[in-house]
Amino acid sequence: MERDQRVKNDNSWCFACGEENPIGLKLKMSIQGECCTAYFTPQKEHQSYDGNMHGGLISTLLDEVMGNYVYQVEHRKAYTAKIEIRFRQPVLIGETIKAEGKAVSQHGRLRTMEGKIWKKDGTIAAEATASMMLET
Ligand SMILES: CCCCCCCC(=O)SCCNC(=O)CCNC(=O)[C@H](O)C(C)(C)COP(=O)(O)OP(=O)(O)OC[C@H]1O[C@@H](n2cnc3c(N)ncnc32)[C@H](O)[C@@H]1OP(=O)(O)O
Repeated sequence: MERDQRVKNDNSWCFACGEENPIGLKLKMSIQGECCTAYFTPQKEHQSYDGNMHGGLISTLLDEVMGNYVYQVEHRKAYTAKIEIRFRQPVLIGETIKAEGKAVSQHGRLRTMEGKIWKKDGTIAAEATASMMLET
């Protein structure tokens, strides 16, 4: 697939992890064991219903740690082709959560990934599976 060359290397404006995006989440990623990990503490501007983090942003965190795993480990861009998320518990505004993404299997250019959002007490707030396609 042809990608627009003008934006090809502009990851610093990624909404989730870009350092230069003024309205981005500025997630800091690290590879810990077999996972890509990021911590996030939602603020009031990240809420849905009063006091709860927005589910779309929880999805963004999960998408990012899964995609970033491929980027950091394989040094290649992977595009989310499909993602399924189960929201198990609300994430509260002000509560620090841990997001983890890892690879489960691969078939050609397609990677099957798993993501989890952990609360401090060790319970899972949300989990995801995704199919991610490596760029040609
Ligand atoms: C460091 C920063 C990390 C950032 C992480 C964030 C990740 C993101 O959010 S990416 C943004 C959101 N995603 C996108 O914009 C992707 C939009 N979609 C696309 O670009 C394309 O559809 C794309 C790349 C997924 C696949 O296109 P393309 O590379 O042309 O592959 P395509 O020819 O459609 O399919 C190739 C094969 O894979 C299969 N395939 C495609 N999608 C799927 C899927 N979801 N599940 C199973 N198989 C699939 C096809 O059936 C095909 O198989 P076959 O060759 O046997 O017919």
